[in-house]
Amino acid sequence: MSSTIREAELGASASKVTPLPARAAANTPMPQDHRIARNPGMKLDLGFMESMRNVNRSALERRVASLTKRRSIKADNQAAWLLRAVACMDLTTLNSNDTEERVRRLCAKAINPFRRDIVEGLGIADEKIHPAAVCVYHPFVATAVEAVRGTGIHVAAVSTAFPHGLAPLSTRLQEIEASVKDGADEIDVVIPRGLVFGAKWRELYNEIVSMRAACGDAHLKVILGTGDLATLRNVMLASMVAMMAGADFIKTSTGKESVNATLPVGLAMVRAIRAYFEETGYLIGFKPAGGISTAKASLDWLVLMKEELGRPWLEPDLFRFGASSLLTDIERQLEHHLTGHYSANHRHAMA
Ligand SMILES: O=C[C@H](O)COP(=O)(O)O
Repeated sequence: MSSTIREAELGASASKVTPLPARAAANTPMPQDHRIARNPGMKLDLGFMESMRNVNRSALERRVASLTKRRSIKADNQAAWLLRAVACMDLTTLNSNDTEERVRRLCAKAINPFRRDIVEGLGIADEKIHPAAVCVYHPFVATAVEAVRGTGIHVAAVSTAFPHGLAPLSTRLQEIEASVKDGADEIDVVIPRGLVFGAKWRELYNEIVSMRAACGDAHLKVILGTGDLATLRNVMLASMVAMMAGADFIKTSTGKESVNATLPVGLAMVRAIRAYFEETGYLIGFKPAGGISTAKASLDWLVLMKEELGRPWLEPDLFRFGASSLLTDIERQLEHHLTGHYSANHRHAMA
């Protein structure tokens, strides 16, 4: 399988650039060809947020059901989409028993994600397909940076008292600065969910603005902890505050809530991304994370992104999976693809 086949299947190329409009008109089509200008954020606009308050859960659920039912990935193209899922992955270890050795093994897996026979069978030896980043706790940043040096793989750190964000702001900012100093070029921060419950939007906005400043050149992913937020309205409003405060990505979950990434909640967030683009002209990335562990689930998410936001959101600068075990299932399915032994379920799911 060649890159050409992959690109043809995924849709028009997103790699070449045209400048974004300074400010897009409402209902502007999402760009299909773009340069990622970093989101500078904007003033907290409570009036604009007010317009986002009405979220229709059943409409979102219907849309998700129709997208996943009528998915049009043909069997021959399954491998291409699965490789795209790998390229858009933050390969993660966030466990209480993480060690430097475990992080080195994770990095080795990121550098060589597939067994040699799979690489040769798919004809991708020259393509250097690997996860976009590894994602670790702060104490392991330096180890990960050393392990992936020269590979193009980013190092993301979950800083700010992950997973709950319940430490003084000064402590959380120091953790970001320490992660950046150790070489992390992506920082995944969590919001204190209580600020959402109390509708303390200004305080949440100010906190994220300080986090963005502490990141410097490192990209900022803001984790909302959507499973904790109780309503889709809260999810929409928190998404909007994070983007207004300068988030490069908004991310669903820590993987530690009782409910993690779900498609209807993800759809609400991508609609918020669309609304922010229409208001500002800036493109924000999206990272569903937590509980995404099957190849089939990864395809559902990719289809959602392509249908709702378009081709640029199949690129790692605008889309990531946060996942600890997804790569294992994708590898298994690619192996089955080569041997022609897809499980009946999987074949059905991908038909
Ligand atoms: O941010 C990433 C998540 O913590 C990963 O969650 P997972 O272990 O359920 O894949």
